Amino acid sequence: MSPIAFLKMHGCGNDFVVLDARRAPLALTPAQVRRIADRHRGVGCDQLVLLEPAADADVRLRFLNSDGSESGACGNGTRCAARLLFEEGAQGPLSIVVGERRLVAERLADGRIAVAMGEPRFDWRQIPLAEPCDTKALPIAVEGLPRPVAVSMGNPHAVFFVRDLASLDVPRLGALLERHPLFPERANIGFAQALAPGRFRLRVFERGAGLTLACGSGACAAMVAARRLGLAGDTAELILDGGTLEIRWPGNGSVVMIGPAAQVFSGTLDPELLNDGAD
Ligand SMILES: N[C@H](CCC[C@H](N)C(=O)O)C(=O)O
Repeated sequence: MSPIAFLKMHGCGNDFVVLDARRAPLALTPAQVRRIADRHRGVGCDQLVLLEPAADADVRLRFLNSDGSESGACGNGTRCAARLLFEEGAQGPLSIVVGERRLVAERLADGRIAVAMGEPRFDWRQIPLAEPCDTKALPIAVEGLPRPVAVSMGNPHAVFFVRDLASLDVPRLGALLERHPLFPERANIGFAQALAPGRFRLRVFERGAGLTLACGSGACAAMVAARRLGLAGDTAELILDGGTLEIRWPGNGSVVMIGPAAQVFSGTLDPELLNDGAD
């Protein structure tokens, strides 16, 4: 196998190895994904972003978590891929296919990227959950935390609204909850604290990647959950460890996520890295 070119990019510190498979297909095993994502023996990233050809769109995207699992959404990764196409000369709006969803991306005058992430889903089957539930208050009781809200943005999220985020051991709680039996496909676990009307602090323990510096679909899920609880209006600022995302949702239609996307460096993956060996 010849060396494979990649780009290293991030959105608010959520970092990606971006691989362009638009001209030649790229099939990676979960073990190869884990090796590329490994921060000591590989390049290191939270997720891989694969660009693939799309018959009736500008690009199809696939997202592979650092544990090798695949996700149906990645907001920060979508902004990075959109920035790549804009840098190649594409004019907006870009049509981007992710799984069954068709997203739309634009570059704003201030350089941020806006992505219409599609409609949030609330039915327990669409999250998905293992049993019928009120998705505004899941039957999960953990260490005095209020019941979480479940939202799908194409990937499953459970959002806890807490009074003092700084006091929570997010890595420990997230690891507990990611694999809760109520989540047959696991879940991304968000912890949000209202700071002021329309401003929330958010930390997300991501499915298949752990605590990341930012989670775009998690920011969408948290804003939508807040609005469902009457804690937010049509726009909110989500302040994550790695930066701030602006989320807009008028209560129906697509959720719009606005934020930065940065390119860090380019390189090539040595074929040796992809040799199927021990993890
Ligand atoms: N861990 C997520 C995928 C990446 C989401 C996150 N990086 C984002 O920006 O939305 C999942 O398995 O659903």
